[in-house]
Amino acid sequence: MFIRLNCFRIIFQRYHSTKPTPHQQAMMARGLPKRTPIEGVQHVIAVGSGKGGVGKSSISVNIALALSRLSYRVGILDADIFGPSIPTLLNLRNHKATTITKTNLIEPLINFNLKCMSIGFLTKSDGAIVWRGLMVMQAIEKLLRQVAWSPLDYLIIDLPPGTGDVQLSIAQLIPLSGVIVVTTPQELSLVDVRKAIEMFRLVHVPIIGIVENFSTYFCSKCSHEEKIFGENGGQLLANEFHLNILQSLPIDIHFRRACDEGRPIIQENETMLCSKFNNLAKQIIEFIHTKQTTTIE
Ligand SMILES: Nc1ncnc2c1ncn2[C@@H]1O[C@H](COP(=O)(O)OP(=O)(O)OP(=O)(O)O)[C@@H](O)[C@H]1O
Repeated sequence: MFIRLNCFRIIFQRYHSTKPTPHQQAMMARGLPKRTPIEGVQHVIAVGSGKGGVGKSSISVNIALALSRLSYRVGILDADIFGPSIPTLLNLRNHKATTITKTNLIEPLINFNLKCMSIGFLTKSDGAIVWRGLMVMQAIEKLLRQVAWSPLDYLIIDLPPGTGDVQLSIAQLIPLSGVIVVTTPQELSLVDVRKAIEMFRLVHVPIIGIVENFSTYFCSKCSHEEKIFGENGGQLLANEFHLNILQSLPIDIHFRRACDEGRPIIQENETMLCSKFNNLAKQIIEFIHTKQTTTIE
């Protein structure tokens, strides 16, 4: 399995300098390992971006809660081994996953009605994790397969930044119903996010659409609007790859504060961000429904 993933990775890295030839594409198709679903989990949605710090984790948590508020059974997996944020965002910092089921699976922690798992719940302290690639892959496999996720309608996976081993492995190990790509309007972000979109396309992961975060800022004193990270970046990306912008989220001080305090902002009903996350959940459901209908026909 790891040899096949490695071959694929080398070919993908070459892709960044030159597009794959038909021969390389055929090799990649042959090299794809068979994806095995996670038992008892109906849909897996990844939230990714080539870029770090664009809001993937904060957005993942609120998508998960929005789906849960629609009465779906939802879990969230923090796939960021080196910088897990989900424990903080879900107010589970310093909590550990210590219960093992009769079938030898790790019980996920539960907060806000979400089943949650993160490497942060399995390691001893907040200290830095210094692991080589193979250990990271083993940890990812464990988080996917050895956690008592079942039964779930949706598992949201918060991907780490970049287009490396973890993203590729997840895309190759399990069938993903779709991925939400997060970017900021800034060119610096777009460069990395383009690579992520290309990677998802190469491994045949359906892209649900783009969320543009930090799209604008309104001064809390005078309501003056400033486009701090630039303008139309998300739309340019969407046009380039024929994707939809699902939502544009402003820089919001309450959102930032809520994240730090482990309070998902979606709980604050009647706010603009709350309705944006509710709409995002509906867009995900619609995407999956449309995909299923087209597959059946
Ligand atoms: N729309 C927003 N308004 C204000 N602050 C935000 C917004 N979105 C995210 N943040 C803040 O930006 C920071 C980065 O967000 P987050 O950790 O979710 O990004 P990330 O892409 O998951 O980062 P990493 O790549 O490091 O995992 C956090 O402090 C978060 O609270």
